[in-house]
Amino acid sequence: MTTYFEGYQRKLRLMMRLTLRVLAARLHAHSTSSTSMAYSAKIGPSILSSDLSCLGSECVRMMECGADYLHLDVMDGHFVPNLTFGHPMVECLRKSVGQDPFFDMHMMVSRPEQWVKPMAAAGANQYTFHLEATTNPGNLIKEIRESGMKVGLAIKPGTTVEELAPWANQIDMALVMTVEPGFGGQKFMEDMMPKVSWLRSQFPSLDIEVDGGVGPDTIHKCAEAGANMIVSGSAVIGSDDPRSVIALLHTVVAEAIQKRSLDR
Ligand SMILES: O=C(CO)[C@H](O)[C@H](O)COP(=O)(O)O
Ligand SMILES: [Fe+2]
Repeated sequence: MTTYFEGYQRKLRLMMRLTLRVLAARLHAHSTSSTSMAYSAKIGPSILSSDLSCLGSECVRMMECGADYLHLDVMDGHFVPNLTFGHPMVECLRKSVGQDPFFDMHMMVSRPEQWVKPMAAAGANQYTFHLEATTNPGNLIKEIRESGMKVGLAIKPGTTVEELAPWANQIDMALVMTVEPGFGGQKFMEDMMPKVSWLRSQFPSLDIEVDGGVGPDTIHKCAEAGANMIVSGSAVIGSDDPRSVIALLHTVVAEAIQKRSLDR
């Protein structure tokens, strides 16, 4: 016959086992969710705003000032109404700055398929094409990967984030443009931030980049929304103290990432 005391002990043991199980499940969920939040703050100056006659030394200067990567804007005068440079310049730049700096190619071109192999051969690390510029994003993603580069997918302000979503699990980085592509020094479009927030909520470990009008005055909005890769052209290059600007952008984004991980 079970005494009242034995019954009480059994119930207590059962409750303790249940509590331990719940705690273990929570710990597991926390550890897996922390690892899925693997992205970090990275600042990539856009060298479009620099003195293009000294591109090599400008790139070296940016890396010495704390840049995490370099954002190189390729424009073909067709997809956007401006013209910059192509793979021959990237090849020279790679020779000049060495293997270390990560080249994020922002391909504002009408036929992104055409430049995948030449850019890979020139030393590009990431190939970011515009969703609006291709009819077959899946094939292009495959070609970029086969060429040994990381894949970035960009959307112009008029393109919805739902159009990008089907590809998000196949890419390394999503670029939400915060100006109409084509020119540096334009005004930041704050109304693009819901796109960033939505992407962050749906794809917690994806690298999300913002590009256009980002600097000390606008970085808080980008960081709060969930962007972690920050392109900044005129605000960094045009500053007397680019090191401090890069450090500030980095700190704001890193703090937002940390806050988000604690809130989860
Ligand atoms: O892609 C771009 C323009 O199409 C540039 O990367 C961008 O404009 C950066 O310059 P800024 O920070 O001065 O706006
Ligand atoms: Fe860009």
